[in-house]
Amino acid sequence: MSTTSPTNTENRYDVIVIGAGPVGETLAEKVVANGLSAALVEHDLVGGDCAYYACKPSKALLRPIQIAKASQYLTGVRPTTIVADDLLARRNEKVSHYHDAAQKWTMEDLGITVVRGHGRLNGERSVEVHGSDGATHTLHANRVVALTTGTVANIPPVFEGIPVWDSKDATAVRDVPARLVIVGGGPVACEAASWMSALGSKVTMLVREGLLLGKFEPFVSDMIADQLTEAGIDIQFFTEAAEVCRPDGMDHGVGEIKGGPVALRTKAGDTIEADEVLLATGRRPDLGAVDLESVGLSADDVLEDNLPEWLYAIGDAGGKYQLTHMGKYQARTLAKQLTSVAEHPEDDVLDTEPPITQVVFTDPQVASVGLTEDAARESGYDIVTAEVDFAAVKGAALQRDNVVGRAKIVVDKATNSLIGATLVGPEAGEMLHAASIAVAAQIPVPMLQEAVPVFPTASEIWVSLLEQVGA
Ligand SMILES: Cc1cc2nc3c(=O)[nH]c(=O)nc-3n(C[C@H](O)[C@H](O)[C@H](O)COP(=O)(O)OP(=O)(O)OC[C@H]3O[C@@H](n4cnc5c(N)ncnc54)[C@H](O)[C@@H]3O)c2cc1C
Ligand SMILES: NC(=O)c1ccc[n+]([C@@H]2O[C@H](COP(=O)([O-])OP(=O)(O)OC[C@H]3O[C@@H](n4cnc5c(N)ncnc54)[C@H](O)[C@@H]3O)[C@@H](O)[C@H]2O)c1
Repeated sequence: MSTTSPTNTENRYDVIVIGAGPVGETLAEKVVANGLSAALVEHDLVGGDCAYYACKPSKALLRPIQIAKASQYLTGVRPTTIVADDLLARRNEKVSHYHDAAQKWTMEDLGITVVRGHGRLNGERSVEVHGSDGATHTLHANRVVALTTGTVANIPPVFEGIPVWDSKDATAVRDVPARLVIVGGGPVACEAASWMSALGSKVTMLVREGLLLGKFEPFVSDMIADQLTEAGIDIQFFTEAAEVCRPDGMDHGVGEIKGGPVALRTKAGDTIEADEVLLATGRRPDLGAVDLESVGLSADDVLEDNLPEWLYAIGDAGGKYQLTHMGKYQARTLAKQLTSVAEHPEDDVLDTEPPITQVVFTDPQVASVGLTEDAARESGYDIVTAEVDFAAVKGAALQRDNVVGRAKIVVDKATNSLIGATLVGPEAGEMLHAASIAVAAQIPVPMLQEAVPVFPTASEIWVSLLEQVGA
């Protein structure tokens, strides 16, 4: 265990970061690059959930599935199929077989001190680390302590104490259950339904509300539900588990089936039997084990942004976003504050609010930036919207035979600039950044019309969208 660097016998660092996910790593990297010292404390794998149990493995699984699906909708190509063992091998390779040595070296090469162990606060600017070897060390921060501890899964009360899967198991799947019930209809549920079905599970989704991906424009739900249904997934809306029984449940390890069959009785009184259940019911900041109470604080103080000047919580732990790129943005912003020329830059607040960008890697992909129509109206904007089907635009229609896609923009009448966009389509994630730039820079519609999309690309959707809202 590396608790001290050779030049730092007092365990004193300018910045102490608890949690070595992408957000903690980015913060440590940026402050060290600007001349401060940083310790990065991690009790599991350096790289965080994102690298081993969330973004990276899920996208490693989904990309070949997307290519296989494209091959089924392109005449001139023989449809290709998924080979489950090869797909799992690809996932294993992309997560470095769940070893983090290379990632730890990368951090150390940058000049960051990586400290293996569980970190908790034990006073102002003070962090106690319980190492896996049983030793305890105290680290002292000259400037700030940052909590970048990520999230834990929400467990609905009816599943308390019953061993079932959460998203970690689904991304690390080793045993493919023949019958899988997924509870939830958000990004985890929709993405995991796609890869588990492709791996051979017969998937049933229990969705409490009437929509999939309910945080996006309402048209998204129908498009994704149609595609998941076509893949053989049974989606049951307005349903949730009222009773769960798994007599021989046992935790055999991450990604392994956790015992014998599970019987679920729904609120409507139906009984469903499955070989595994995946809870995709949201996640909450992992703040329970950092001992905020030791410095007179609680998790509510984090969520209400009521922290002393020496303590920050960013990334998923901060409760504002649960997206890697948004957390990394916060880390870059905080690093800039900490390394600016101001005498006490930590007195500044993280007050910049970029538009939120997100891509859900279903097929078609769902990409969004900024506000939906409903959210814009609720925020008091006077808006105009435009929508277009990919099939109606020559460049986009060439993506696949019978292409499935739709785009929508939300324009603020006062500034005549975009405040939101949603793109659903085969490669929509790669198309999003044009919309993100338009929203972030508040580019007026007439100026956007001067950026001429190439024929025949899917970006030609912009011509139609902007004509609809143009003066
Ligand atoms: C299945 C799934 C797929 C996702 N896909 C995407 C995607 O495609 N794109 C996207 O933008 N977002 C995605 N997300 C969300 C994304 O994973 C998170 O937003 C991201 O991981 C947040 O990064 P973080 O650094 O804040 O936390 P994490 O990546 O969760 O890292 C936190 C780290 O802190 C460590 N830690 C916690 N407590 C302590 C402690 N007390 N002491 C020491 N170490 C500690 C943990 O072990 C962990 O390594 C996905 C989430 C899930 C569940
Ligand atoms: N590609 C991506 O960007 C990506 C992929 C996966 C996850 N994520 C992020 O990770 C986080 C977690 O994702 P998620 O899909 O688990 O969360 P979510 O909050 O987006 O969705 C949770 C779903 O579970 C349902 N639910 C909640 N409690 C329930 C209960 N007690 N019983 C039945 N249903 C219940 C909700 O109605 C919703 O459908 C999100 O913030 C998400 O944006 C992002």
